[in-house]
Amino acid sequence: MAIKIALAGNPNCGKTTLFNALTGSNQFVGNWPGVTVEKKEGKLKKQYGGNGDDVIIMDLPGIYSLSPYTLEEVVARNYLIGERPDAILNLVDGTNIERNLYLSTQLMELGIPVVMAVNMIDIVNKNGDKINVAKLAEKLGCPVVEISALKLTGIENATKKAIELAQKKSAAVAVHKFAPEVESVIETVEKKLTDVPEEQKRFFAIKLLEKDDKIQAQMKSVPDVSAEIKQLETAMDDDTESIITNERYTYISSIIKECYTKKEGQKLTTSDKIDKIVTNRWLALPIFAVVMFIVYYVSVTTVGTWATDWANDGVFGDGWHLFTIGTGAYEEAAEPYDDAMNVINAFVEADGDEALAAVIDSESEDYDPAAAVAAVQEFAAGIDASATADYTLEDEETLATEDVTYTGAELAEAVDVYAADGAEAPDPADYGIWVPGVPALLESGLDAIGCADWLKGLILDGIVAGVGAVLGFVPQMLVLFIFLAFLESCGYMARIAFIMDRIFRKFGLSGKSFIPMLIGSGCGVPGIMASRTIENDRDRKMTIMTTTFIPCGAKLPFIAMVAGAIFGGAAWVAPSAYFLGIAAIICSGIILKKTKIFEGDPAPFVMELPAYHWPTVGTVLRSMWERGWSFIKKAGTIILLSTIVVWFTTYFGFTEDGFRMLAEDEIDMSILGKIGQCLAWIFIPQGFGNWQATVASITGLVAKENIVGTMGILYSAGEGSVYANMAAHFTAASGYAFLAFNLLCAPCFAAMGAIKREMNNTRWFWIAVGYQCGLAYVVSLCVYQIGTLITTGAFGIGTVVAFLLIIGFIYLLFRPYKESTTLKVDSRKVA
Ligand SMILES: Nc1nc2c(ncn2[C@@H]2O[C@H](COP(=O)(O)OP(=O)(O)OP(=O)(O)O)[C@@H](O)[C@H]2O)c(=O)[nH]1
Ligand SMILES: [Mg+2]
Repeated sequence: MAIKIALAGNPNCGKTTLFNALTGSNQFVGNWPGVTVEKKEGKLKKQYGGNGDDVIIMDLPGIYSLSPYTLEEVVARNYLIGERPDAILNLVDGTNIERNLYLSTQLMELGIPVVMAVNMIDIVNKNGDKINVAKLAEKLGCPVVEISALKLTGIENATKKAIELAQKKSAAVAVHKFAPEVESVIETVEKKLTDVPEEQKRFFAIKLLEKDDKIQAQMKSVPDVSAEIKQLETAMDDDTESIITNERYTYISSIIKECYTKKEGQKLTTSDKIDKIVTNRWLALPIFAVVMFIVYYVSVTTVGTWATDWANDGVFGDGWHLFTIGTGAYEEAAEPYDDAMNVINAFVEADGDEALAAVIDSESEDYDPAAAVAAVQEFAAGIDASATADYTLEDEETLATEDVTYTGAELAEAVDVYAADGAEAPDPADYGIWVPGVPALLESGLDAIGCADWLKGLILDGIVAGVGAVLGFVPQMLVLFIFLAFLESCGYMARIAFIMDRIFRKFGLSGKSFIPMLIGSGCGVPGIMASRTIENDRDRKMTIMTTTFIPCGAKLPFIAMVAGAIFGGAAWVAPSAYFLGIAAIICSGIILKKTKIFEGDPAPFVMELPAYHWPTVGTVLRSMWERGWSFIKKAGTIILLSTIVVWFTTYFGFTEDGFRMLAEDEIDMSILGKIGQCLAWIFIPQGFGNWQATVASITGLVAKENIVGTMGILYSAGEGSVYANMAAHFTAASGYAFLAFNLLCAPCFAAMGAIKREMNNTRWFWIAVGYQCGLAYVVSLCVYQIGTLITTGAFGIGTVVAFLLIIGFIYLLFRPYKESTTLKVDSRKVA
């Protein structure tokens, strides 16, 4: 049978880092306590002593002690007690050894072989502190090794020892002894434990004395130990739990003096200095706002746009110049030609000569450039230099129009340019190495093999337009993920939770609620799972309900799309979505906390702030890639499937002559169009009561990336680009209302599944989803109505409703809150 080795230790001591190294997995690592909330299993790599399937490593959530308070601590303890691994590799944070040993003294009592690995030895050495491992091993009665999980030093030694002990099955025997009167009571209780194996007796005896009811529930028979508890409590004038906690600390301080020497005369560490500024009462929030603004600004507006433009217009558009060599020269040549064409078209249109128009139509099948030049020269010769022609210019991207008047003199110049270019638009391939875009390549390929029209439509208008629109945002997303990975692994995220605690506390939420939200800015599913670290059940439920308000990575493409298409790429849109999410969370916190179901004090916030450290490039890139890859995988599966369904239901429908494929200008008769039209009235108060936006919101429930894919298909029909068509369908107010609705409404199916799992209750699941959709509906209604009032001055019933809703909202926010006068603090947790 395979040997099971569990990694146990305090939160943030590096268990997952070690787990990844030992098994080659890619589990998420972050620099704050409570990253791992579920146990994970992996096979030990050969180089560390594994051999195929014979050694299994378990990564567990971090725990401070074997008395669990939160869900993820229960996971770890149940595994250790219930499933009993063959050995425990107890990871200890070398920079915080005294506190970490508290758990170690308990692990030693479980009767399972224990090897202690003092981790972060690289930092200990850098700080100049000294740990005497030999002495520590002797005092604790178990092998102790020094390792650095990050730098990969000493880890094969640790696994070798653990495997050895597991094979020998030599259980750790706690060598530490408490005060004699405590020991004698423990001994009496041990004698009463008849059906417990010898090596586990001490653990169960102590747990019984500590009145741990969860353990009692797991025992076959529970002896009555109230007399012993009473005896100990009277003798030492304290409750048994505190007595035992004290005994452990007394023991730890007795050994720590001999085993650990801190370097003399240490002043403030760099971390402390940074924290003085970053967590400063006045500076903390502005700094946080600036950091988040930069993150979103860079990922969506600057680097991100550049990369996304390349992906959208190049890879999934016409094509691009390799290394952009030649782009400048091409544009210089293309621009005068386009201008010349505009002038010539203006005069030809004004003249109304259809035969001439046909001759210069470069798209026609029998186009002859030489004939076109001759015809245009002849035409221009008959036009006076002072003649004028009116023309309407249309911007290809935005469809914005501009009226201009050209003169005959300009026409003469234009004809020269036209003749010089040989009546043909400059070919980008002449200016550099031109790489055609995917649609262009596919189109010529499909034409060559004589592909059926409907299949060509499916591939080009369905799959490439939909999946391509989504994949086009991958570069942008990777930039965002690099930033998040960096902030997470350097330690700043932990500070944010600390900063936000000061604010959240005022609204009855704990700062711990903020961690799920930060994780949620990558993906909502782990964000919702991270709520397990919140011990108070009401706070946990409330956090689950509100976490997905934060824009996750999948909502980013859609935010960028709205910003680009409707707001001309304005820089404020993306950060504003982030702050809208936070505002929704805070307001929900305040409002819900004042309702009967959620009232009560927030749980005290205890979280240590880990020291800052530079993350390795590998960690950041790995984390970026993990998240990015899951996005790409989704594009290849769920989104691919959805785009096919959306394409089919868009281009097929029932017409007067039965069910058939539709032309581009008929898609309002499509199946999807009909469904959208049936439901679109719902969003009339929000200003986007058109079927396209309605359908996009619905497909967004499958996966938020779908919104972009669906818009890509629905708005690519007809003239102009997708962005241009969107711009024509939305005003600023309705565009932002659309953004707000899809940002706040129920998340994707995967996240709804996570809500269902974590709530573990159908009624609560519906409360959560209902609340999210309701809030989204109200907020987007107010955005549209008030936005329209401001931009156009239009006032109607909708505006009145919006004002009433806002008044109601303000009332809910500010109605008095019965603050309880007693603060229930669990002293064990704070200690
Ligand atoms: N310098 C240094 N940093 C380390 C070492 N081991 C882990 N870290 C860092 O410590 C932080 C926490 O690592 P994790 O592996 O997530 O810790 P964990 O024990 O799994 O934490 P929880 O899942 O919250 O219990 C990360 O930022 C790691 O990069 C080490 O040996 N040296
Ligand atoms: Mg972990």
